Amino acid sequence: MIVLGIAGGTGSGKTTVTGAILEKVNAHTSLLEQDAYYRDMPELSLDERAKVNYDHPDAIEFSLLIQHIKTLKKGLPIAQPIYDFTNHLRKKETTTVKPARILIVEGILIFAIPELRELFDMKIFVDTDDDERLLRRISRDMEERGRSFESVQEQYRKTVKPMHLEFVEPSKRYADVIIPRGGGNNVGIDMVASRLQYLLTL
Ligand SMILES: Nc1ncnc2c1ncn2[C@@H]1O[C@H](COP(=O)(O)OP(=O)(O)O)[C@@H](O)[C@H]1O
Ligand SMILES: Nc1ccn([C@@H]2O[C@H](COP(=O)(O)O)[C@@H](O)[C@H]2O)c(=O)n1
Repeated sequence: MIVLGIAGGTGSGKTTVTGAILEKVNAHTSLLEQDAYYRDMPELSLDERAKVNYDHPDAIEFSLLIQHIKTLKKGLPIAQPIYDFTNHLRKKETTTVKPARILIVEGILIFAIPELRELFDMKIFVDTDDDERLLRRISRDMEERGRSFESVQEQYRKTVKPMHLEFVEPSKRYADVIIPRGGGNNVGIDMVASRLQYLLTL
């Protein structure tokens, strides 16, 4: 199994790049999203959950993500959690992810965790300007994650930006390939897809 890590700041285009690679690679591929592994905090009220720092590594159950990658590498399926961003909670249901020739793992902090980092055969960092990422995030969070403009603004200032500078941006140094701009970068996406096709022939 080839394990590909795709990191980058929030709104950088990780999901879009992942989709573009999946379309180009002619092989069965599985996907694990770091976003699915946010810790469940049902003991907190909705207001308290809305104030949690979701951009610090402690907010994510990385031990479970690491365990799931290792299980898939052994050829066994895993039950990936499903996260509800509107209520900041895990759902009761899970998604079964089966092993495949290629495993893509996507998330803002996946290169910031040494034990996780060493599981990747190829590391891609999607590098998009901060202003563009913020504009995308405002639209995405208001349209898809049930957020108000004021809440996105406050969260960005209090936690998203400082954690990006402390954890996400420095993790770029561990990437093998940096894809500027994200989804629209067809040359970068083609190069990654070609490399994957080549690795599949070995
Ligand atoms: N190249 C692009 N141009 C315009 N909008 C984009 C582009 N890439 C992504 N988006 C939009 O920006 C938002 C965030 O993109 P996404 O791929 O989900 O980023 P990430 O997974 O890094 O948070 C989505 O609504 C997506 O449709
Ligand atoms: N309850 C939550 C959990 C996470 N977030 C934000 O999600 C961002 C990461 O997701 P991307 O798809 O943008 O990579 C991260 O920056 C968290 O702030 C949230 O808002 N609420």
